[in-house]
Amino acid sequence: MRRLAILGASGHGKVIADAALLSGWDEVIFYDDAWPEKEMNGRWPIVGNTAALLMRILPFDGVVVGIGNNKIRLEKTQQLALLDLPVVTIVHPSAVISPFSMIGYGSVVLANSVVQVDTSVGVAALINTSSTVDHDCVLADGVHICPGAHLAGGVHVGEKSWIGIGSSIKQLVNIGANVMIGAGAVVVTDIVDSVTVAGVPARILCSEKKC
Ligand SMILES: CC(=O)SCCNC(=O)CCNC(=O)[C@H](O)C(C)(C)COP(=O)(O)OP(=O)(O)OC[C@H]1O[C@@H](n2cnc3c(N)ncnc32)[C@H](O)[C@@H]1OP(=O)(O)O
Repeated sequence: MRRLAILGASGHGKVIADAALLSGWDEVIFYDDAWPEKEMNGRWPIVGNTAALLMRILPFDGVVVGIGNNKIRLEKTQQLALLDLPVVTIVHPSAVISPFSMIGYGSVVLANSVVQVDTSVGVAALINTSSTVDHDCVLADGVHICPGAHLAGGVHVGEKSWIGIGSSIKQLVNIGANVMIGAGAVVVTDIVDSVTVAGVPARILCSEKKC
């Protein structure tokens, strides 16, 4: 009997629960700071808040952070790992991951996604439904590749960047840290840190200095 704890009782958490049960976990329990006001996440119980998780009042065999915000997900994952909790990676059984790629701890790889050969994915990354990350890509910690996004070969993505739903990134493009790529964008040039880009081809909508 293998029990998975998920921190973050959200819709995204439910997707992780579903993938976990399909990939061999027997039971899922949630933790969320909205507990005890909130007691269920869909069909799954919320059994405590972050403090209860850290105290391990209920036993569990693995833990993963189910929070969509890249910064918070990464920070919480690193905190759990520092405290020696058994942070795991969840991979949906329909995902295809090259044995010659690397996936960091606390990452989640969802249904029908593909991670190709010689690609490296950092800690607490999220490879969402039906996205593809082709050969020789480097994804830093806390990155989110949204559903249906496609990265060609040799793309680099900096820490905590968000690659929006249905976007496409040309081969060998470097995307900085804390970047937001808009839904449906086509990125054909390098993108500096901390900007939001959108459109075809993608242009800067907003930067840290001016929105
Ligand atoms: C399982 C899941 O649900 S995973 C979640 C997946 N979701 C995503 O990937 C969402 C990605 N987010 C987006 O695309 C957002 O629209 C962003 C981040 C690009 C911009 O959001 P905001 O900063 O709130 O911008 P806002 O909505 O105010 O729009 C500003 C302008 O940009 C335009 N714009 C916004 N998004 C896009 C886009 N994706 N492509 C082209 N233009 C866009 C708007 O039409 C608007 O133009 P206007 O000034 O001429 O009216």
